[in-house]
Amino acid sequence: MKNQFRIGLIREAKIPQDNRVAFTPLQCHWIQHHYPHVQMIVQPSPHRCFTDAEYQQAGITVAEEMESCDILLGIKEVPATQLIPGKTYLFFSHTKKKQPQNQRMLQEIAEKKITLIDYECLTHADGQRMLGFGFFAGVVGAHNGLMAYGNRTGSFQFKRVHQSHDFQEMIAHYFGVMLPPMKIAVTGSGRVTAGVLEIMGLLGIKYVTPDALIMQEFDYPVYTQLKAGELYLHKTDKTYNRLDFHQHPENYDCKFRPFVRAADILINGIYWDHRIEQLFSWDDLKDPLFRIQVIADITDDASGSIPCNLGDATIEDPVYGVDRLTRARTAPAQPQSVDMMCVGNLPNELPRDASQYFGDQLMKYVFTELLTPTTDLVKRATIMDKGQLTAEFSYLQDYLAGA
Ligand SMILES: NC(=O)c1ccc[n+]([C@@H]2O[C@H](COP(=O)([O-])OP(=O)(O)OC[C@H]3O[C@@H](n4cnc5c(N)ncnc54)[C@H](O)[C@@H]3O)[C@@H](O)[C@H]2O)c1
Repeated sequence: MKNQFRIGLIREAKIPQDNRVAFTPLQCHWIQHHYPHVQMIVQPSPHRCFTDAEYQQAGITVAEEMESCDILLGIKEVPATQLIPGKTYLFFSHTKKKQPQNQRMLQEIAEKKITLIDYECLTHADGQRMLGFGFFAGVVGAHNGLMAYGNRTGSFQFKRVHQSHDFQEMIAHYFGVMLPPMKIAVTGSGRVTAGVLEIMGLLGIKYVTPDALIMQEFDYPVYTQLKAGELYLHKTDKTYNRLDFHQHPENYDCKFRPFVRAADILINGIYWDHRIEQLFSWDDLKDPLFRIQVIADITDDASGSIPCNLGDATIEDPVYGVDRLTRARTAPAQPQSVDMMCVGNLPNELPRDASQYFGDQLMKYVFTELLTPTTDLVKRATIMDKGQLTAEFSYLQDYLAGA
């Protein structure tokens, strides 16, 4: 280990500018205190959810110059022109699936002999991702889904999340809210769903089994959780095997259909890819007994697990309607429509907490590995090493070459 190790928190420059950051002022302070040979340097930003002054008050250097840093931490892709030659960067590069919009950036990374470590590729031994913003996507998505239901039915009102300073302030507004009887189906089992369940708990919404949600009515609000094991069944042997499902989801049928006639709200947090059967079909939406009035599609793939996801709404205006018969986009709260809450950057509504959560995970699983000469964990997540694709990512060669 060298004497002074400098970590730079770069300004988010991709437009629109992201307001999240890898470490909060308090976390930076903690790092400098516990690792005296580490210095944190923060590039000034008018968009970050923590102000430059907050970092300065925590004793952290705020400086434009990032050249002296050993590693640079961002969140979103770095515009090609702003990449500093020879540096080591960590951010979500969105290049591992050969995303066309980031091809030029990867070429610039190669030309500038940069080392790129992608947060998304930092995984535990079983392949589970170490880092993500899913928890607060779940928190915000569940809140917004319930808010849409309250607005639609006129039965209760929620404040917008981004009007609160942080999570603590947001949940303070739950005090005194009287929720009507309603049945909520929550799907998934990862970070997003953990965030959704946090909101269910904070609002005192009671858990019931999947069967009870289908078979019974309640005079208080209830939810059930449908993990992949409750949602999918092998087409032939009618069982669920997690590993086999992950490898061959096309061999599984989806069992969600009874819930379209039972639930008032669907909060969707599953992992999905195009081989996995949709939760229901457009034909189900035409069913006169289709009961779901609001879908908070946190998974959020256009025409993905939810057929009537017609694309992203925005944080400013997060809900639109979809006519169940004509499939047309409508204003929210129309009798013939289902209301859709589909927003792709939900954690940005609660950026201070989302950043702290991210920094906690980064600290817990990755930080010390970044200070030592390359470890296996970091190697596996390194897409480019001093401008050369690593063996693990050599399949990106044609993409890098411009194909
Ligand atoms: N709308 C938003 O702002 C937002 C923000 C974050 C995440 N998301 C999306 O929400 C979804 C869930 O995210 P998460 O953070 O909960 O993910 P996660 O990685 O925490 O959990 C994913 C879950 O899916 C399972 N899984 C993993 N690989 C799988 C495979 N190949 N096939 C089937 N299941 C698999 C895992 O066992 C895990 O339980 C993702 O599609 C993600 O892109 C949306």
